[in-house]
Amino acid sequence: MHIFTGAEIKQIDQIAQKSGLDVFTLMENAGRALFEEMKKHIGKKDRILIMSGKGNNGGDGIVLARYLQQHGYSCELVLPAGKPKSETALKHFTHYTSCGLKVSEIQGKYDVIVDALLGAGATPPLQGEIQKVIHWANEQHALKIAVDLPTGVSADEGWADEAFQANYTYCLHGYKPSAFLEGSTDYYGEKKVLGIGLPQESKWQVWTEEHVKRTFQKREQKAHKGTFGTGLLLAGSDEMPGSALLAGIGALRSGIGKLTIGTSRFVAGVLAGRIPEAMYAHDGLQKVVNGQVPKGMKACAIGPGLPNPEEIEQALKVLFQSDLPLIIDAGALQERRYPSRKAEIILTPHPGEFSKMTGIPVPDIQKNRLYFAQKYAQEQGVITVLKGRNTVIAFPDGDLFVNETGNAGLAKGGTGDTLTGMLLAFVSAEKDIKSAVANAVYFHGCSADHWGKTKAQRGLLASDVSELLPDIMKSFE
Ligand SMILES: NC(=O)C1=CN([C@@H]2O[C@H](COP(=O)(O)OP(=O)(O)OC[C@H]3O[C@@H](n4cnc5c(N)ncnc54)[C@H](O)[C@@H]3O)[C@@H](O)[C@H]2O)[C@H](O)CC1
Ligand SMILES: [K+]
Repeated sequence: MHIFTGAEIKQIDQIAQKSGLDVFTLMENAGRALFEEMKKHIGKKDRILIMSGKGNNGGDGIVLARYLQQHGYSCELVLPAGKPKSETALKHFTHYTSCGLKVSEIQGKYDVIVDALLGAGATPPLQGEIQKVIHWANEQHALKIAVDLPTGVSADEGWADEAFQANYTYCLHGYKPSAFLEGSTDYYGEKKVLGIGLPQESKWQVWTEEHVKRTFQKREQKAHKGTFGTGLLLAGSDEMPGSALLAGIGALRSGIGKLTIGTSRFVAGVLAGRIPEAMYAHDGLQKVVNGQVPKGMKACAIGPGLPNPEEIEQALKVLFQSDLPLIIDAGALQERRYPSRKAEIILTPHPGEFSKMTGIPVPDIQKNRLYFAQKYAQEQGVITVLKGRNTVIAFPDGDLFVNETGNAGLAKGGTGDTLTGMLLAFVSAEKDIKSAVANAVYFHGCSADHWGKTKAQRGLLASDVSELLPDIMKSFE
């Protein structure tokens, strides 16, 4: 499931045109695909309204109206902004009328309302007739279907004034970024991608169940505890001992072979009874500062529950020189430049931390989080896991995954620590770093979704996320 910006779609259309696949054909394909999909949700007795705009999104609506009427559905086409302006939509409109099909006026009640007013080429806020008709449509009790994206939503940014409140949005060829951004995602309703005959893929995609099934490795039966490597977790302080506990359990429940927790003597004392499976490096952070990185480690996570920025900075200087993949979280996330090194650096900020790291205000980040995560990942050469609803995982080579699992139950202190522990385990054990990171994020969200099936989201604890992991991972093994 790929994600394309409005500009990319335009470019793809131009390439298609040059290679002989004209927009008229793409529009025909779009209308037919919409018809095939819609048939699953409508009946012949339903009164269907199709609202078409003047651009190509409107053209898709015109083709859909033809298919519906020619197959015996009760469908009326309206053009609230007037006749098509786009050359291709106008051609399809001419074909529509030459088939003896009519244009109607909005009148009475409808069972189904289709929004083909504006698509990827429009810039909100809405104006004129379009604004009025969207306001009217939102007040109707009908099944609401948007073509490509809900009118009033921008393709690439997460904001909207008043937009079409869809039950379903059928995205053509691929998703647009706004399908995953606060301020617009809720207008989409349930979303689905429909193919229209274009071959292009994107470096941005949704990390789906299929990806996890394809990449999540079965635990080898001949494995021993050394097979998966030892993870070093530098976390927890006398004031925040719980962070080390949550991250440690997250790592162990995710299958880490051996875990060394570098923490204060006091925290190690508290944790020893709760996580007897781990080894402890007393004053581990200080030891790293002094150049004593425990030997034989496969990866290192640093940050949860660490309060002292100077000490962290010194420890990072030492760790950057090691060949360990590094997961940097919470207290260790600051504005800094990252060195180029062989092993990966994975940062796991929430929007507030990302704002601290970049100086970009949180609302701007949220409006455009795919873009900003990718920009940061590429400029700094680090894997950026920008957390929150629809976590974005951006890689230095431009690849980007959006994770859709998880719910508001995760909006609670400690769940980030759990994820850091999970990442430490997955990065230590899995061969491919991209799927290791994405699968950890996916399973973290799945735990919350599993909990939400039978229990109130608000009652979820970070420790529950870890506890549910074995059940979740079982279905992928
Ligand atoms: N490759 C594909 O995915 C294809 C998708 N198709 C469809 O085409 C649209 C994009 O079409 P485009 O003509 O570029 O733009 P729109 O239809 O979204 O709108 C242009 C139209 O809207 C007016 N307008 C712009 N902003 C506003 C506003 N704020 N208020 C009111 N009116 C506005 C503008 O003046 C123009 O008249 C894509 O989404 C798909 O649905 C193709 O069918 C095939 C290839
Ligand atoms: K639309």
